[in-house]
Amino acid sequence: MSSKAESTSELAHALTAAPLRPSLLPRQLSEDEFALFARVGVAREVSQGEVIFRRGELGRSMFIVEAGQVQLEFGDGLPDKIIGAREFFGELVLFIGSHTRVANAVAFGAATLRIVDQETFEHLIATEPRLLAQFMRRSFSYLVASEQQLIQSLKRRNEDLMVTLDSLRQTRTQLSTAQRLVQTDELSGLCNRRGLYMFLERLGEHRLPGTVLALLLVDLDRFKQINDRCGHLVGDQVLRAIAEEVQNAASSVDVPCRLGGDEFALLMQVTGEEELCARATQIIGAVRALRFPGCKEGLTVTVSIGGSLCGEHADWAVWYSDADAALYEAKGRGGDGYHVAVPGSVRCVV
Ligand SMILES: Nc1nc2c(ncn2[C@@H]2O[C@H](COP(=O)(O)OP(=O)(O)OP(=O)(O)O)[C@@H](O)[C@H]2O)c(=O)[nH]1
Repeated sequence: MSSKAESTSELAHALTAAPLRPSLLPRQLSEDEFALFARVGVAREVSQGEVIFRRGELGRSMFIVEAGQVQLEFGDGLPDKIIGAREFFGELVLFIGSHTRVANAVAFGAATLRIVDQETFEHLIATEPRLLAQFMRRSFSYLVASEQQLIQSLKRRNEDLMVTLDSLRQTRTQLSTAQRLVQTDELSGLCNRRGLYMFLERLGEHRLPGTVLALLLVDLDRFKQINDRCGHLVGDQVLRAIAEEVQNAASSVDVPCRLGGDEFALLMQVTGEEELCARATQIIGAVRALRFPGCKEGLTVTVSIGGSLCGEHADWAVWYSDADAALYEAKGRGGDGYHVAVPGSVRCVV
């Protein structure tokens, strides 16, 4: 057997031999190993903050810390490591040849290093196989342990991220629930005044081509009497039933809302005055047909409706004022009917 082959088989044997003495720190060299590397390694003095190598650089040598400390900075949120006296770093390059550094190595105070390059290391394998095997086993155990630690810490980070993501999702759901609640009338489930105003702010996004905006204001007739005669609970039922009929008259792009008390509004996109009147007629007919068994004396309800076609260049205040004026007309005629205002004038349609 050649001397190289002998040393290789000796190395292989030593690699499978008895475990390392547990008293040594994972990266700490035994006295024999340290003496060996100190003898063959090239000395280098570094001062505080001096960069020994950078992440991404191609590595060529392993380093042994003779005195002082070196900080390894892995970045990406991974914890830094401090390498102290009689410990080593940058060894992977000697085991796998061409290897890019995965950390920055920076002197943590003044330090003395010994540098062992590939050629020297191969020479040591041939001449000191037993010590080298011991060193390599130490390194491999350390690398495997680090790898497992890294996997654990990534798992933990992943779990933390999932928890954070979950709570963000929950917050988003809570926020949208809260937002929906603030915009919704509790009694009727329709949009409230705030919801309508928020819709008006984004009106442009919802406009259908070939339509005009129109507004119906729907107001219960003599609602105070209904409350007085049948009680507030029946009064609430009446409000819910009216809300349902206003909702039924709305298309998917329209906004039915309860503005407050017994006043409802339906902001619509219609083809013109004819459709506006048809919707008003639908609500009036449906409300007339409502029955409320909760009121023993029997109860029929009616509504008055004021409608307006909304001028594109006017705003909510003008649209509302036109529809309100029409509603006033409808009430003045005794209720249970509707009037429509076209921009600039109010006229009776029924
Ligand atoms: N049951 C019930 N009553 C309400 C609610 N909000 C407001 N009201 C009552 O609605 C009534 C509205 O009275 P008015 O504004 O005088 O209107 P009206 O009696 O319908 O008179 P006209 O509109 O002129 O026909 C008041 O008596 C309020 O107390 C509610 O949420 N539930």
